[in-house]
Amino acid sequence: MGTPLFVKVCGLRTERDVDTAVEAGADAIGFVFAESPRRIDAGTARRLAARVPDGVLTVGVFRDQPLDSVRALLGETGMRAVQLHGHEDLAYFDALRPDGRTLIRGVAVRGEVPRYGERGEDVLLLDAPVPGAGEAWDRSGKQLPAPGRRWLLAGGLDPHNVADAVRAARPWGVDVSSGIETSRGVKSPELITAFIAAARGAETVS
Ligand SMILES: O=C(O)c1ccccc1NCC(=O)[C@H](O)[C@H](O)COP(=O)(O)O
Repeated sequence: MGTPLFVKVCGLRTERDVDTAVEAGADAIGFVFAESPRRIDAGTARRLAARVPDGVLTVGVFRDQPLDSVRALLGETGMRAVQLHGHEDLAYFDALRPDGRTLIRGVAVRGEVPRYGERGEDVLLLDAPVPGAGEAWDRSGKQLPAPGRRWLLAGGLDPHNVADAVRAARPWGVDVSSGIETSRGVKSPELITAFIAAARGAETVS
């Protein structure tokens, strides 16, 4: 057996969905603070994050937002990780590093796949050109990160396609938002559970 697949579910907004994700075995839960139909306020995020046990990463998702407000929101809500999904540069990442949170760099793949570690990130998340749109990106002929690198595959994954995607791309982990929704921003407990089970199922195939 190899390293267990890391499974992150993103854009959760209700206690029911957080509890479902935890019970189903999610490794990380993303809370969106960027402009999005999934955006939640600090009070909601703090309340939801308080339900998440220590072993599960709570992730604040941002895109091109002022560093001071990102820092303040992370502190106020108690997030254990930060996912930066815009044009944040190395200095921006460096400024957050001393806070000790896991740093996730979300990249919209348009051409070449960026190399792991260019911003000193702990985890690289490779996503479709429009994050959270439920669209897959073309991985054919692309140089994906080397085995062993901590990178997440995202973009258009769902309970039906995640196992095949994992077997083909061999990521360290996966991330999903639209594929566990019944309509934009509305998660389905059944789809959350099915996605995590399907992703885990892919691990057993060598
Ligand atoms: O989800 C959003 O609306 C969003 C908005 C702005 C920046 C990032 C956002 N989501 C980040 C993600 O975690 C991924 O894009 C997502 O898991 C993959 O999305 P999907 O293709 O919908 O599964």
